Amino acid sequence: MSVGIIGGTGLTSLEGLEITRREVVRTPFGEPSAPLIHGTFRGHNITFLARHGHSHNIPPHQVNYRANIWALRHVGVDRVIAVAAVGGLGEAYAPRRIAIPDQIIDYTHSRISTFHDQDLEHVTHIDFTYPYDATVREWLLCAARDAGIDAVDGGTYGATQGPRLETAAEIRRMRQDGCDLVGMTGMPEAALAREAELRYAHCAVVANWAAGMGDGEELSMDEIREHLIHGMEAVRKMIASLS
Ligand SMILES: CSC[C@H]1O[C@H](OP(=O)(O)O)[C@H](O)[C@@H]1O
Ligand code: HPA
Repeated sequence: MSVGIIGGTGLTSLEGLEITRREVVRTPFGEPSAPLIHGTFRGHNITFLARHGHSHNIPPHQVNYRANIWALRHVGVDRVIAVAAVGGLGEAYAPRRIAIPDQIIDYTHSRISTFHDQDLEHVTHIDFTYPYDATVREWLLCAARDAGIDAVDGGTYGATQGPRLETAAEIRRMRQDGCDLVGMTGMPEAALAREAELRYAHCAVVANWAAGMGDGEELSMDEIREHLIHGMEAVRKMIASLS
Protein backbone atom coordinates (compact mmCIF):
# COMPACT_ATOMS: atom_id res chain seq x y z
CA MET A 1 0.00 0.00 0.00
CA SER A 2 1.28 3.44 -0.85
CA VAL A 3 -0.12 6.46 0.93
CA GLY A 4 -0.34 9.94 -0.52
CA ILE A 5 -0.46 12.87 1.85
CA ILE A 6 -1.53 16.21 0.46
CA GLY A 7 -0.39 18.88 2.87
CA GLY A 8 -2.13 22.24 2.88
CA THR A 9 -1.76 25.41 4.90
CA GLY A 10 0.48 24.76 7.90
CA LEU A 11 1.84 21.50 6.46
CA THR A 12 4.15 22.21 3.54
CA SER A 13 6.49 19.37 4.53
CA LEU A 14 6.16 16.30 6.71
CA GLU A 15 8.58 16.42 9.60
CA GLY A 16 9.95 12.94 10.35
CA LEU A 17 9.54 11.67 6.78
CA GLU A 18 12.68 9.76 5.82
CA ILE A 19 13.02 11.03 2.29
CA THR A 20 14.22 8.59 -0.34
CA ARG A 21 13.51 10.52 -3.54
CA ARG A 22 12.10 13.72 -4.98
CA GLU A 23 10.22 13.32 -8.24
CA VAL A 24 9.08 15.92 -10.74
CA VAL A 25 6.05 14.43 -12.50
CA ARG A 26 4.89 15.74 -15.87
CA THR A 27 1.17 15.27 -16.42
CA PRO A 28 -1.20 15.75 -19.38
CA PHE A 29 -2.80 18.50 -17.29
CA GLY A 30 0.29 20.57 -16.57
CA GLU A 31 2.51 20.92 -13.54
CA PRO A 32 1.60 19.60 -10.09
CA SER A 33 1.98 22.10 -7.26
CA ALA A 34 5.39 20.72 -6.28
CA PRO A 35 7.71 17.76 -6.82
CA LEU A 36 6.48 14.63 -5.08
CA ILE A 37 8.49 13.69 -2.00
CA HIS A 38 8.77 9.93 -1.53
CA GLY A 39 9.86 8.40 1.74
CA THR A 40 8.99 6.26 4.71
CA PHE A 41 7.29 7.31 7.88
CA ARG A 42 6.88 4.79 10.72
CA GLY A 43 6.89 1.86 8.30
CA HIS A 44 4.55 3.38 5.72
CA ASN A 45 5.55 4.26 2.18
CA ILE A 46 4.48 7.86 1.89
CA THR A 47 4.36 10.26 -1.03
CA PHE A 48 3.99 13.84 0.12
CA LEU A 49 2.68 16.69 -2.02
CA ALA A 50 2.51 20.33 -0.91
CA ARG A 51 -0.87 21.52 -2.24
CA HIS A 52 0.09 25.19 -2.39
CA GLY A 53 3.72 24.54 -3.42
CA HIS A 54 6.72 24.18 -1.11
CA SER A 55 6.92 27.91 -0.57
CA HIS A 56 3.13 28.21 -0.28
CA ASN A 57 2.77 30.48 -3.30
CA ILE A 58 -0.25 28.93 -5.08
CA PRO A 59 -3.63 30.23 -3.86
CA PRO A 60 -6.54 27.78 -3.51
CA HIS A 61 -8.32 28.81 -6.75
CA GLN A 62 -5.12 28.37 -8.77
CA VAL A 63 -4.05 24.96 -7.49
CA ASN A 64 -3.78 22.54 -10.42
CA TYR A 65 -5.95 19.89 -8.75
CA ARG A 66 -6.01 17.68 -11.84
CA ALA A 67 -2.22 17.58 -12.13
CA ASN A 68 -1.86 16.85 -8.41
CA ILE A 69 -4.29 13.94 -8.39
CA TRP A 70 -3.03 12.56 -11.70
CA ALA A 71 0.57 12.66 -10.40
CA LEU A 72 -0.31 10.78 -7.20
CA ARG A 73 -2.12 8.10 -9.14
CA HIS A 74 0.70 7.90 -11.69
CA VAL A 75 3.28 7.03 -9.01
CA GLY A 76 1.09 4.25 -7.58
CA VAL A 77 -0.52 5.91 -4.58
CA ASP A 78 -3.79 4.20 -3.63
CA ARG A 79 -4.85 5.97 -0.42
CA VAL A 80 -4.86 9.74 -0.04
CA ILE A 81 -4.98 11.68 3.21
CA ALA A 82 -5.84 15.26 2.34
CA VAL A 83 -4.84 17.53 5.20
CA ALA A 84 -6.68 20.86 5.17
CA ALA A 85 -7.05 23.92 7.37
CA VAL A 86 -10.68 24.88 7.91
CA GLY A 87 -12.92 27.31 9.74
CA GLY A 88 -15.36 25.80 12.24
CA LEU A 89 -19.09 26.57 12.06
CA GLY A 90 -20.50 24.52 14.93
CA GLU A 91 -19.86 23.95 18.66
CA ALA A 92 -18.03 20.67 18.05
CA TYR A 93 -15.62 22.26 15.58
CA ALA A 94 -13.63 24.62 17.77
CA PRO A 95 -10.15 25.87 16.84
CA ARG A 96 -7.42 23.19 17.07
CA ARG A 97 -9.95 20.38 16.77
CA ILE A 98 -9.36 17.67 14.17
CA ALA A 99 -12.35 16.46 12.14
CA ILE A 100 -12.78 13.70 9.59
CA PRO A 101 -15.71 15.04 7.56
CA ASP A 102 -18.14 12.73 5.79
CA GLN A 103 -19.93 15.12 3.41
CA ILE A 104 -19.19 18.04 1.10
CA ILE A 105 -21.10 20.99 -0.30
CA ASP A 106 -19.31 22.64 -3.20
CA TYR A 107 -19.59 26.44 -3.49
CA THR A 108 -16.58 26.83 -5.76
CA HIS A 109 -16.87 28.06 -9.34
CA SER A 110 -14.75 28.36 -12.47
CA ARG A 111 -12.44 25.53 -11.43
CA ILE A 112 -11.71 22.67 -13.79
CA SER A 113 -13.42 19.89 -11.92
CA THR A 114 -13.18 16.74 -14.04
CA PHE A 115 -10.75 14.55 -15.96
CA HIS A 116 -13.53 13.64 -18.38
CA ASP A 117 -13.99 16.88 -20.29
CA GLN A 118 -11.81 15.77 -23.19
CA ASP A 119 -13.65 12.53 -23.85
CA LEU A 120 -15.58 13.16 -27.05
CA GLU A 121 -17.30 9.77 -27.13
CA HIS A 122 -18.66 9.29 -23.64
CA VAL A 123 -20.22 11.36 -20.89
CA THR A 124 -19.08 10.11 -17.50
CA HIS A 125 -21.00 10.65 -14.27
CA ILE A 126 -19.22 9.27 -11.21
CA ASP A 127 -21.16 8.33 -8.09
CA PHE A 128 -20.37 10.85 -5.33
CA THR A 129 -23.11 10.11 -2.78
CA TYR A 130 -20.47 9.53 -0.11
CA PRO A 131 -17.57 11.69 -1.24
CA TYR A 132 -14.96 10.32 1.15
CA ASP A 133 -13.64 6.79 1.26
CA ALA A 134 -15.04 4.89 4.25
CA THR A 135 -11.90 2.78 4.77
CA VAL A 136 -9.55 5.76 4.84
CA ARG A 137 -11.92 7.67 7.15
CA GLU A 138 -12.00 4.75 9.58
CA TRP A 139 -8.22 4.34 9.33
CA LEU A 140 -7.76 8.01 10.26
CA LEU A 141 -10.23 7.81 13.15
CA CYS A 142 -8.43 4.73 14.52
CA ALA A 143 -5.08 6.52 14.25
CA ALA A 144 -6.54 9.48 16.13
CA ARG A 145 -7.85 7.20 18.92
CA ASP A 146 -4.47 5.47 19.16
CA ALA A 147 -2.74 8.84 19.37
CA GLY A 148 -5.11 9.99 22.10
CA ILE A 149 -6.65 12.66 19.88
CA ASP A 150 -10.36 13.31 20.15
CA ALA A 151 -11.15 13.75 16.46
CA VAL A 152 -14.71 14.51 15.37
CA ASP A 153 -16.19 11.67 13.32
CA GLY A 154 -18.15 13.38 10.53
CA GLY A 155 -19.23 16.82 9.44
CA THR A 156 -19.99 18.58 6.22
CA TYR A 157 -17.14 20.44 4.55
CA GLY A 158 -18.25 23.50 2.57
CA ALA A 159 -15.73 24.33 -0.17
CA THR A 160 -15.60 28.05 -1.01
CA GLN A 161 -13.82 29.76 -3.87
CA GLY A 162 -11.41 31.96 -1.91
CA PRO A 163 -8.85 33.28 -1.70
CA ARG A 164 -10.74 35.75 0.47
CA LEU A 165 -12.35 34.48 3.64
CA GLU A 166 -16.16 34.44 3.83
CA THR A 167 -18.55 37.14 5.01
CA ALA A 168 -20.57 36.55 8.18
CA ALA A 169 -23.73 36.30 6.04
CA GLU A 170 -22.16 33.66 3.79
CA ILE A 171 -21.28 31.64 6.87
CA ARG A 172 -24.86 32.00 8.22
CA ARG A 173 -26.12 30.67 4.91
CA MET A 174 -23.63 27.81 4.98
CA ARG A 175 -24.80 26.88 8.49
CA GLN A 176 -28.39 26.79 7.25
CA ASP A 177 -27.23 24.58 4.41
CA GLY A 178 -25.75 22.18 6.98
CA CYS A 179 -22.03 22.97 6.73
CA ASP A 180 -19.86 22.33 9.79
CA LEU A 181 -16.50 23.25 8.28
CA VAL A 182 -15.36 25.70 5.65
CA GLY A 183 -12.25 25.56 3.49
CA MET A 184 -11.16 26.51 -0.01
CA THR A 185 -9.44 23.42 -1.36
CA GLY A 186 -11.71 20.44 -0.70
CA MET A 187 -13.20 20.65 -4.18
CA PRO A 188 -12.61 19.64 -6.89
CA GLU A 189 -9.79 17.69 -5.20
CA ALA A 190 -12.12 15.06 -3.68
CA ALA A 191 -14.14 14.58 -6.87
CA LEU A 192 -11.02 14.20 -9.00
CA ALA A 193 -9.68 11.62 -6.55
CA ARG A 194 -12.93 9.67 -6.96
CA GLU A 195 -12.68 9.91 -10.76
CA ALA A 196 -9.11 8.65 -10.51
CA GLU A 197 -10.29 5.79 -8.27
CA LEU A 198 -8.07 6.85 -5.39
CA ARG A 199 -9.27 6.17 -1.84
CA TYR A 200 -9.42 9.69 -0.45
CA ALA A 201 -10.42 11.27 2.87
CA HIS A 202 -9.95 14.61 4.53
CA CYS A 203 -8.15 15.29 7.78
CA ALA A 204 -9.44 18.77 8.63
CA VAL A 205 -7.71 20.97 11.18
CA VAL A 206 -9.86 23.76 12.59
CA ALA A 207 -7.79 26.94 12.43
CA ASN A 208 -10.47 29.47 13.46
CA TRP A 209 -14.13 30.04 14.10
CA ALA A 210 -15.67 30.82 10.72
CA ALA A 211 -16.46 34.48 9.97
CA GLY A 212 -18.99 35.96 12.39
CA MET A 213 -18.89 32.92 14.69
CA GLY A 214 -16.97 32.82 17.97
CA ASP A 215 -16.75 36.26 19.53
CA GLY A 216 -17.86 37.94 16.31
CA GLU A 217 -14.49 39.68 15.88
CA GLU A 218 -12.74 39.88 12.51
CA LEU A 219 -10.46 36.96 11.71
CA SER A 220 -6.82 37.33 12.66
CA MET A 221 -4.16 35.56 10.60
CA ASP A 222 -1.85 35.49 13.64
CA GLU A 223 -4.46 33.56 15.60
CA ILE A 224 -5.08 31.21 12.68
CA ARG A 225 -1.35 30.50 12.40
CA GLU A 226 -1.09 29.76 16.11
CA HIS A 227 -4.03 27.33 16.09
CA LEU A 228 -2.60 25.65 13.03
CA ILE A 229 0.77 25.03 14.68
CA HIS A 230 -1.01 23.09 17.43
CA GLY A 231 -3.44 21.37 15.05
CA MET A 232 -0.69 20.20 12.69
CA GLU A 233 1.27 18.77 15.61
CA ALA A 234 -1.79 16.58 16.31
CA VAL A 235 -1.94 15.60 12.63
CA ARG A 236 1.69 14.47 12.76
CA LYS A 237 0.91 12.34 15.82
CA MET A 238 -2.06 10.83 14.02
CA ILE A 239 0.00 9.99 10.95
CA ALA A 240 2.60 8.41 13.23
CA SER A 241 -0.15 6.20 14.69
CA LEU A 242 -1.52 4.91 11.38
CA SER A 243 -1.82 1.11 11.54
C1 LIG B 1 -6.86 31.21 6.48
S1 LIG B 1 -5.97 29.90 5.82
C2 LIG B 1 -6.83 29.63 4.31
C3 LIG B 1 -6.22 28.55 3.49
O1 LIG B 1 -6.08 27.41 4.34
C4 LIG B 1 -6.77 26.34 3.77
O2 LIG B 1 -5.83 25.69 2.94
P1 LIG B 1 -5.71 24.12 2.80
O3 LIG B 1 -7.11 23.63 2.57
O4 LIG B 1 -4.84 23.86 1.64
O5 LIG B 1 -5.13 23.64 4.11
C5 LIG B 1 -7.89 27.01 3.01
O6 LIG B 1 -8.51 26.15 2.11
C6 LIG B 1 -7.18 28.15 2.38
O7 LIG B 1 -6.46 27.75 1.24
O1 HPA C 1 -12.54 30.38 7.80
C1 HPA C 1 -12.05 29.81 6.81
N1 HPA C 1 -12.64 29.87 5.58
C2 HPA C 1 -12.13 29.26 4.49
N2 HPA C 1 -10.99 28.57 4.52
C3 HPA C 1 -10.36 28.48 5.70
N3 HPA C 1 -9.22 27.85 5.99
C4 HPA C 1 -8.98 28.05 7.29
N4 HPA C 1 -9.95 28.79 7.85
C5 HPA C 1 -10.84 29.07 6.85
